[in-house]
Amino acid sequence: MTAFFDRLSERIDRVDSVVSVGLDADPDRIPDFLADRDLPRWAFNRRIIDATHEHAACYKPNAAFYEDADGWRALRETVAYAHGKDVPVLLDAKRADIGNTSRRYADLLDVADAITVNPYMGRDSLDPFLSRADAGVFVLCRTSNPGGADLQDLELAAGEPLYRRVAALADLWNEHGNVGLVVGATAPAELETLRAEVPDLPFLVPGVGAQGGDVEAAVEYGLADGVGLVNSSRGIIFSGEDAPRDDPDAYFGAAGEAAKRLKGRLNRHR
Ligand SMILES: O=c1ccn([C@@H]2O[C@H](COP(=O)(O)O)[C@@H](O)[C@H]2O)c(=O)[nH]1
Repeated sequence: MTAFFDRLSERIDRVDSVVSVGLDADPDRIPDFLADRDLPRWAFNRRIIDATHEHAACYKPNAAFYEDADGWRALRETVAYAHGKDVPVLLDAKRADIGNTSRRYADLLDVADAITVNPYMGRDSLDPFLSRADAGVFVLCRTSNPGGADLQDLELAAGEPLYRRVAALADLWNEHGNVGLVVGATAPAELETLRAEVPDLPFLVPGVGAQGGDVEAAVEYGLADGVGLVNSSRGIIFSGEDAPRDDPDAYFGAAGEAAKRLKGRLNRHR
């Protein structure tokens, strides 16, 4: 099977886009006109995918919005539909545990093409993911949230911040060419440092849109040889909330426009 980053690279070229559309289908924000459907989150994602796939390099559902019985069904339908449109799916699950448990978590890669993982428990906790040579494994490195600095910026004895050590380790762990890093657009200086440190690792850069991150830095430093992803979730999928409540086409049309607009903004800096 073709390696994840080769598939992603082909997709980026085909749609001329590095946009990752975040499918954070928050049940509290699914519009009323879909509420009575079987699996409203799936009905919602299907319309979002219809509206955005021409601009999407990837879809990134966050597992937090699917961790219940109906949610997992909705997620599986969503992934199958995205694949039907030839768009890879990155599950933002931030997993890892002792090896025996991680082996089961890595089964998520039977569903999605790539996953985010938490490096805090070290190499053996990531092995079951890293050994899936066909799948993408994005290691949390310098996250976009305000508290990202609390631990990740801590300096080790040699004065090196922890996030840089994580990046160096992830580079070592990249034996199958399937590793990327998660680096937030809200940390542009760290993005620049990391790009110099690990020039070959593609980044998933969340935090543009609702979190107000730096779009230019996201593109300038997020891509390795043209490959990488810049994610927006709420800023795309809920952009139709100002549309008339009884007009589904306007609602989802707004999501399509938001994805297209982000693609245009990113492409100006590629
Ligand atoms: O550092 C990180 C890691 C993951 N995320 C996730 O990305 C999306 C961002 O959503 P927006 O609506 O575009 O803010 C969401 O799923 C986060 O959990 C992140 O933001 N930062």
